[in-house]
Amino acid sequence: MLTMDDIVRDGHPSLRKPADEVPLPASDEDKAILNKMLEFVKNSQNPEIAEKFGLRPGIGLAAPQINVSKRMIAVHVHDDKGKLYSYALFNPKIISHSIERSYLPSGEGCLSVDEQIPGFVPRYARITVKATSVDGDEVKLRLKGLPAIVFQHEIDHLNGIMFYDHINKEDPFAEIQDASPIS
Ligand SMILES: O=CN(O)C[C@@H](CC1CCCC1)C(=O)N1NCCC[C@H]1C(=O)Nc1ccccn1
Ligand code: NI
Repeated sequence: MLTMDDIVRDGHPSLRKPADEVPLPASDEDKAILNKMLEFVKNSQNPEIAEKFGLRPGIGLAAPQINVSKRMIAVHVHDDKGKLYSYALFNPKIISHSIERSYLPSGEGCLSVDEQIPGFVPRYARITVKATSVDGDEVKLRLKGLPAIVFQHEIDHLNGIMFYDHINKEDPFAEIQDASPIS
């Protein structure tokens, strides 16, 4: 199973390298890695397992964070209505997005960043994502709220972008145009 020892930290080159498309159909190795990533995110949300293995809770993970420069992400998160979004995806792509933006009022963190970096991270309020599931199915997801935020954070990782790159350097908590906070 993946643990925090497998997660590279800020400064590691793989976090700033654009990740490579995964050739489809995916190899057994790539499928195994992606399944391990989803397992990690689920484990990190299980108090007993997280405690036992010292896992920092996460709601998403991108392959560059485990030093695999491939376009693979895992997400396991509930929206504000309690709907579960649990996905292990190859080559996710944002194919459209709202003009309206949103952000987490508490800011964002990252399992690859050990210190807190305060500030609002502007995201699109709604996105449409196309990807291929770990089982090889084409998926098209229309996302809003926290799931939309998580997917944007993870897809940023595939492009070598860190959450704090989006924070206003002059005023980290400056009002964001056309934005609403996610409850
Ligand atoms: O690339 C992937 N990562 O770096 C794991 C990150 C991904 C999230 C950060 C903001 C959006 C996606 C992660 O899950 N965290 N970051 C470190 C702190 C803990 C945790 C977190 O934000 N948890 C959370 C947030 C809102 C509601 C419930 N839980
Ligand atoms: Ni992250």
